[in-house]
Amino acid sequence: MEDADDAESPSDDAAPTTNGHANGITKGTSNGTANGTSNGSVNGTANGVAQRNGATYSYQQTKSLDTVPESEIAAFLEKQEVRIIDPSNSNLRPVIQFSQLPSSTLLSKKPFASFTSPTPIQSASWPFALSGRDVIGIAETGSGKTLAFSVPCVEALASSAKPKSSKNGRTAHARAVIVSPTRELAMQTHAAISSLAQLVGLSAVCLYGGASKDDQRALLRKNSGADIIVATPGRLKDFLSEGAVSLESVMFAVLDEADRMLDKGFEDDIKLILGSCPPREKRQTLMFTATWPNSVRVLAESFMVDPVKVTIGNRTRAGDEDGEGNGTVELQANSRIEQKVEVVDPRGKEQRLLELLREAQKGSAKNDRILVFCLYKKEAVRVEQFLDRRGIRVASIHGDLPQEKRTRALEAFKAGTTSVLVATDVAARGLDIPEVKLVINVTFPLTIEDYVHRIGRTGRAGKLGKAITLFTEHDKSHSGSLVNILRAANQPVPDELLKFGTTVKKKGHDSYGAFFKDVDMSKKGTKITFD
Ligand SMILES: Nc1ncnc2c1ncn2[C@@H]1O[C@H](COP(=O)(O)OP(=O)(O)OP(=O)(O)O)[C@@H](O)[C@H]1O
Repeated sequence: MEDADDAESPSDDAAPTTNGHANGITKGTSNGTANGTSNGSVNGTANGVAQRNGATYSYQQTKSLDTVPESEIAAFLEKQEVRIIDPSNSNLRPVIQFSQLPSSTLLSKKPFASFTSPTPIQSASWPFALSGRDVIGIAETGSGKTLAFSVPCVEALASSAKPKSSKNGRTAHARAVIVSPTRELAMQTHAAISSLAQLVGLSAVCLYGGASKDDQRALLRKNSGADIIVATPGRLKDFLSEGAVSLESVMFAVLDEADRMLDKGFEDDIKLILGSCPPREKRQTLMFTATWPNSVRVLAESFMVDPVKVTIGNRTRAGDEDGEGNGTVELQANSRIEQKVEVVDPRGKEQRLLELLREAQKGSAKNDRILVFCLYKKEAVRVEQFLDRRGIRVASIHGDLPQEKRTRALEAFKAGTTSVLVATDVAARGLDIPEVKLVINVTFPLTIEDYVHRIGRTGRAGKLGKAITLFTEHDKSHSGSLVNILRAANQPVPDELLKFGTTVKKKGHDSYGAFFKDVDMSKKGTKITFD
């Protein structure tokens, strides 16, 4: 069996005990002080002023937010299905409108001019993150999580005194680090945070595998070094070990796609990277994702201090309705995506794919963007060639391609030069490609979480989307978890799928990341076997 292909190679490149809740805000039992301060070793005083690693956070809930009637806040939390578990009982209100944010150097530059209001994850997590609190943010794909962590990150750096030089000889001392599982996602996040950072005169550098180290080293040495580093773990580790980067001054650390970063494939890298930052009491740590399997919860919290958990969507497990449960977050697909599952003969998959593409790109829809997911690199090559020979304008992105080709394929897809992109799971998480109308799964991914992320490449930022999954007998071990996802999103469950069974296998930390695969061209992949 061939290797699956999902993220960058590492070498390449407690839930709080809750005691009740009001209006979606569940209070914890820890001894926190009011108004955005946390307990533990973070120095907190009233009104969201906290000190961590020399940074002063001074989030003040604005008068305009103070005066919003409680009923309006409650209605917002209920409608948007916001749940906040805060061990410090801070009672910070969600920021429903941009105008309710405090004025600051960054926010006065109106970085959100093109948006009408914050998304629910931004509304609910900003007050805590801007107060210096550690935050776990869980919200559906395409719901604006990048800005949810980028704004507090840039704000934290902008409001703290910049060291005279963030460069010390040949070492760039970053003050914020954002870790991403794939190169393309790191680049995308870098572009997003750079535009915010520039507004306040900060710099951001992207470090990822498969590209020239010399060029990246030069960027680190340019100007005053890098305030913010966005990186894939392998390349960041390389720069750390050669002394080109130091994370000793980091005050803000983010794990984007946090469950992926904490699974077996990346766990050691993350321990090393966060271990190179100041201790957790002295830095602020944020973790964001759309999927939060139980298997990573305890590990995540070992890197954080009293994290506030903000969850969007009705993800309460039966028996956990009162917030007294164990912090379980149910897996949920974006509800604006129409999901269709076709049970097919494995031998007929490619032909069916072709029919689906021709159907979807009929008439005025001929240039509609369609993302086709395969599991294996060789499968992606084969499917691309199959479609190309049949006259489909297609490109591909997978771990066997040199980075420039990956980048070019993605750019061509974004620009509309090619309307079909065949991808492995390197493109499953985080990528924000405008107007992807349809996602087709030719081979089911290794985990149900990956399914949620794959289909989440469509239906972003409030838009509708569609996903079609070709399901075969080889995928039957996923039938139970897929049935649950479909039912939770009110999607039809075909009888042929039900025939494969509805049992869901319990996932441990080991099995979640067990299929992590190396996509570094210079390294040999490890064989995996499936049942
Ligand atoms: N307040 C907002 N109003 C409207 N659109 C927004 C807002 N904030 C962000 N967006 C847009 O929503 C899109 C999706 O955002 P983003 O990529 O951050 O999603 P995400 O939640 O990180 O998704 P994923 O789970 O797939 O990584 C982006 O194009 C972004 O510009």
